Formats: sequence, C-alpha cells, structure tokens
Amino acid sequence: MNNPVRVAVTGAAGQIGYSLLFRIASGAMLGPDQPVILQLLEVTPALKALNGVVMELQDCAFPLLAGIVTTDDPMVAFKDADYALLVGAMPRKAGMERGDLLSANGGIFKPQGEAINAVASRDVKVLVVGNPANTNALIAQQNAPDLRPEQFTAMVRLDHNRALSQLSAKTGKPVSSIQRMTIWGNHSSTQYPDLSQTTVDGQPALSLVDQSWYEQEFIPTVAKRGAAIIEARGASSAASAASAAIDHMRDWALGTPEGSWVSMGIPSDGSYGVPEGLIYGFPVTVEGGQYRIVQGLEISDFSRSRMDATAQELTEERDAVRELGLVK
Ligand SMILES: NC(=O)C1=CN([C@@H]2O[C@H](COP(=O)(O)OP(=O)(O)OC[C@H]3O[C@@H](n4cnc5c(N)ncnc54)[C@H](O)[C@@H]3O)[C@@H](O)[C@H]2O)C=CC1
Ligand SMILES: O=C([O-])CC(=O)C(=O)O
Repeated sequence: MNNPVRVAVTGAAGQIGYSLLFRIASGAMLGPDQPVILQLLEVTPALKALNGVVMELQDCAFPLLAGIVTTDDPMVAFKDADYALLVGAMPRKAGMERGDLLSANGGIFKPQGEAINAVASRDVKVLVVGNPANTNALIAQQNAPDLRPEQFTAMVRLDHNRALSQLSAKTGKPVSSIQRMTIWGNHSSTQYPDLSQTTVDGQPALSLVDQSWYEQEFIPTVAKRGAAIIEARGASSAASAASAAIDHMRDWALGTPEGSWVSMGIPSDGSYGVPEGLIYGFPVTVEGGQYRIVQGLEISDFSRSRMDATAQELTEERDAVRELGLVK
C-alpha cells in the first residue's frame, strides 16, 4: 500500500461533489493501492451540509479513505495537495451559455490559484470543472506563477464521453471499440467533437456514418448535451460530470492505455495553430504522469474552421477576464 495522497475538492457539498467524493474515496480515481486524504472546501454557509456528506463518507467505511479535512479556507484545503479538483462554482440555468457565468464564477479562481501557488504540493495536478472551465483554469493558472503552467487543466472529458456514447449508439458498436476521439477547444457549444481521426473496430468512423449525420446531428448533440440535461433534469449534469472528472484524473495520474488517446483541456503550446497559452481541448496520451499532445494529425478544412472558431471564443473569454483584472 502506498502512502496517502492529498486530494483537494472545492464545492464539495454541491451536486457534483456528492457523486465525486465517494468515487475518489473508493479508489476509482487513483487505484486500489492508493489511500487518499480528502481536503474539502466549501463556502461558510455550506459547511453544515458538507458535514452531512462527511458523515456519509464515514459510513461507507472505505478502506482507502485515510482522512478528511473540511474548511472554508483555501489555504487549508490546498495545503500540500497532490491533486486539486476545482468544482465549486455556480452552475448555469436554462437559457444561459456557460460563458455567461464568467463574471459570477471567474472571481472564485483567482484566490484559489493564489492559494494553490502558496501551499499546494509543487507537483500538484489541478483539474477545473467549474464553468466556464477552460477560462477558469486559465485564471487559476495565471495566479499561480510558481507552478508550471501545464499543471492546470480543464475538463472536456464529459464531452469526450458523450461523443463516444453517441457514436456507439449510432453504429451499434460498444464504446470500447472506439478509438481516437477528440474534443478540440472550449467546453462550450463551440467545441469541435472530431470524428475525422476516429475508428470503430479499426474502421474509420466517417466510413460508417454519413457526413450529414456527423455535421447536423452528432456535433450539435454533443456540443449542446449540457443544455439538454438542464432542460430534462431541471439541474445541470452532475453524476456524469463527476464520472468524467474521475476519468480525467485517473488517466492523468495512471496513464492512457497503449494505442489510445483521450481529450484534455490543457495550455496550448501552439500545436495545430492553436494560440499559445489558451486552455484548449487537445488529443493527448499520458505516460508517467505527463501528458503529451498527439502530433501529426491531418487537419481538413472543415476541422480547421471548427478549431479556429472555438479558439476565437477562448481568446474572447481571455480578453474578458483580462478586463476584469483576473489575468495579466
Ligand atoms: N466541465 C464540465 O464538464 C462540467 C462543469 N460543471 C460545472 O461545475 C460547477 C459545479 O456544479 P454543481 O456541483 O452542479 O453545482 P452546485 O451548485 O450543486 O455546487 C457547487 C458548490 O460549490 C460551492 N461553492 C461556491 N463557491 C465556492 C467557493 N468559492 N469555494 C468553494 N466552494 C464554493 C457551493 O456552495 C456549492 O455547494 C458548475 O459551475 C457547473 O456549471 C457541471 C457539469 C459539467
Ligand atoms: O451544461 C452545463 O452547464 C453543465 C456542463 O458543463 C455540462 O453538462 O456539460
């Protein structure tokens, strides 16, 4: 058995938290040999509800759960954290785009970035889930100058999983037969779920579906799935978001299987002409806790225009948070 690692989770009393914490504590994120200490951050009025969640965590008697800290102070929550999942933020309501949350939520991520910079493990891996996730990750990153930029990532894994599921349903093939799926860009309705590289049982996906389904059904269904869930459930996705967060962190910590890739929102290094520094969804492989962008993919004109459109939106979000004084 390894020594325990510290996992900080913000917004721990919220809907995503209620699914996420139990899976982290069960070993689903870091594996069956890795004990965890949960360091849970909430706003002061939610600490009582958080205490109820802690009581339930205790009642699960998880063998891997080595300790729980609850606090309303980011300097306590992020102290020596090896992993940080930044979930705490306001969810959108029907009729809103995720970008509409920038002014409400952006302000949360500056002080949290500063606290991570001050007290977290120097090797902390940070995942931002709270929306708008890519730009919130940029804010946290820009306020943590002593850490490496690539330690800050945003979640596009829910979009990736939605895309796998839609393609699986259309082709009648299991999700496990699908490889090389990519979500490029922003976790928003401009994202580009790209089937041009994807294979199903080794066959090109685009030879199995027609172009009109791809462009007119698949892409909008994946890109607008969050809104469809809000419409149906009256609240934004939570269990599926928690599951995607587990997938993102597990693959980052433990690696991607040989021959496959996943999508992560990461700082652009200029690959594929994406402006450097934007937190943008890319296809990545992971080995030894380090992710790498998959290189050498052919980009069609169709892909290029979709990739540029979502980069443009991220550039505009960055300009907006600059004006709010949240990034340089
Ligand atoms: N990236 C993605 O794929 C997805 C992102 N989301 C986003 O995740 C966020 C959380 O969603 P839910 O759990 O459903 O919301 P929720 O409202 O149920 O929970 C959010 C929690 O965060 C807490 N919180 C607010 N400000 C905080 C702060 N400064 N520090 C610590 N905690 C704070 C609140 O008290 C609340 O308990 C939302 O922004 C939502 O839009 C949701 C689904 C998917
Ligand atoms: O759509 C929302 O507001 C919540 C979310 O990010 C998603 O479900 O993808």
